[in-house]
Amino acid sequence: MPRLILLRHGQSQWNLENRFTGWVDVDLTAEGEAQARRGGELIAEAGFKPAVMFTSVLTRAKRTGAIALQSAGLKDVPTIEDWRLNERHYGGLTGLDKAETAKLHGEDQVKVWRRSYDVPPPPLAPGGEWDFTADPRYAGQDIPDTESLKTTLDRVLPYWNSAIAPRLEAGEDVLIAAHGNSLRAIVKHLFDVPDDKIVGVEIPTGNPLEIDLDAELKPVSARYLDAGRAESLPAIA
Ligand SMILES: O=C(O)[C@@H](CO)OP(=O)(O)O
Repeated sequence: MPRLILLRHGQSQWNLENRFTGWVDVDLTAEGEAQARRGGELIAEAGFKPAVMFTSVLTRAKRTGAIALQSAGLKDVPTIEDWRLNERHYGGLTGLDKAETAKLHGEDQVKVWRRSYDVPPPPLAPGGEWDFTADPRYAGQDIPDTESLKTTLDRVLPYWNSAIAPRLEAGEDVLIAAHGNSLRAIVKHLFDVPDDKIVGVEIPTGNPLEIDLDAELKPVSARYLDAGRAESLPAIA
């Protein structure tokens, strides 16, 4: 039975500063590094030995995965990076303070932008500080200027199907070190979460989420390895 572990990056500098981050390449805080190390210890305690780690092209996810593997005694596990595991693109909200944005637009509107399934934030204006079109990591790619969770899933799912699922179907265990919303997209797909219920799914930083899968890659059981920092999980059908 293949095992999958989803690991959201540890606390980032902008998690701490409460700013909309998306594709901005901020690093981990010292607390985030400690969360990643603790995540690795829990992975080792669970006896989890992934054949491969998938991660995004963003530093906070790559470093979290590397720190966790190192502290699990698994530093030789091969790593595959792809931008399709990036955090959802926060469009015109990128870089803004979340609390100030809520004062300006109202808590309800900000919750819709942050957690609804298919309402994207306003698009990012071209040419500004957070325009990623010239970033060599995205050369030749048709990159978005904003994303809802739905459009995030639209780019995560083909990557899941072509790169990740085949490894699990071959019976390998897999670690994915990524982001709150790229992982929510994978959880929505795996647990078949209805569009109006995904708003309630939160993934804590640095807390490995173990999902045991059957041969059809349907979840059989799931648990956060750090039970003290767990959030509720969707029901298993
Ligand atoms: O700012 C972001 O990119 C994300 C993740 O930290 O925030 P949110 O909690 O709004 O999805």
